[in-house]
Amino acid sequence: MLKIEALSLDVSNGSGDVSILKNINLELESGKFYAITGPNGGGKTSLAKVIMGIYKNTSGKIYLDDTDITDFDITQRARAGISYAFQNPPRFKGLKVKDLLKISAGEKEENVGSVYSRLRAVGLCPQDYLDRECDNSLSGGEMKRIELATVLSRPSKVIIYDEPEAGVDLWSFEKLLNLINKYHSRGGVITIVITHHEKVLSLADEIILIADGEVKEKGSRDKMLNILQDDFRCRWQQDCGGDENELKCY
Ligand SMILES: Nc1ncnc2c1ncn2[C@@H]1O[C@H](COP(=O)(O)OP(=O)(O)OP(=O)(O)O)[C@@H](O)[C@H]1O
Repeated sequence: MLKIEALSLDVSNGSGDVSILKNINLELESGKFYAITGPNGGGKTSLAKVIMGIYKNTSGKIYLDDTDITDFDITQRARAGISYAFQNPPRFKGLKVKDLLKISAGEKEENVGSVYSRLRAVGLCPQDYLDRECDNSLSGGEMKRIELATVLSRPSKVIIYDEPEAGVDLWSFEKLLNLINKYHSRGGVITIVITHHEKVLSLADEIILIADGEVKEKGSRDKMLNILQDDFRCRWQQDCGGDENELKCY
């Protein structure tokens, strides 16, 4: 279980502190598939980065299977079994794709067979990519796929995928989503997908709506899909000057 207790995140923006996450409380169970959704700027990626240890929370606690990991750094959290696939994967100039895959799988020796199969699984031809550098010469969608291959190559207790749909063509996204789901179906992992995509929402056991740095609603997929429809329709109407009193709006 991943337990998040009274978590908050404040950041300094030059003219003072801004509250990005406010009193987040979540209990995420092993074996369940969670989708986190909500409007742009709501705090989804910030929450993922706090869980991964990229941002240090201002207050609150994080527990993984009863171990308090609040003070763990990124490396310790990765060793504890938390993986994060970035919304915009970082580039590593000078590092070849095959070396990134080898390092992420913790392989000491080069295992060409496993590198080949991991690249094929994300729809990339190994011979075209093995010796490419993980720099800006790779397109956004190519880098997302390579990152997915690295994340799926190691055992994890928690995997956070941050907008896996971003920059990936529709047909390929369907395949990548199948891959994410297949990995999840092996059991024992908490899958968290930050998404704006209906197809991902339809796969989730539970959906969490985050807006304005707060968990506004959470619950089963069916309950949440109705709430989300109202929420986004309401936002749209507000933006366009419609009557926001008609629908529930966060
Ligand atoms: N380091 C930072 N300094 C200042 N503001 C930040 C920082 N990181 C995030 N924010 C702000 O916090 C808010 C939440 O950002 P976050 O990226 O978590 O949103 P999100 O829900 O993931 O949005 P999106 O759906 O657009 O990806 C935004 O208003 C963002 O500008």
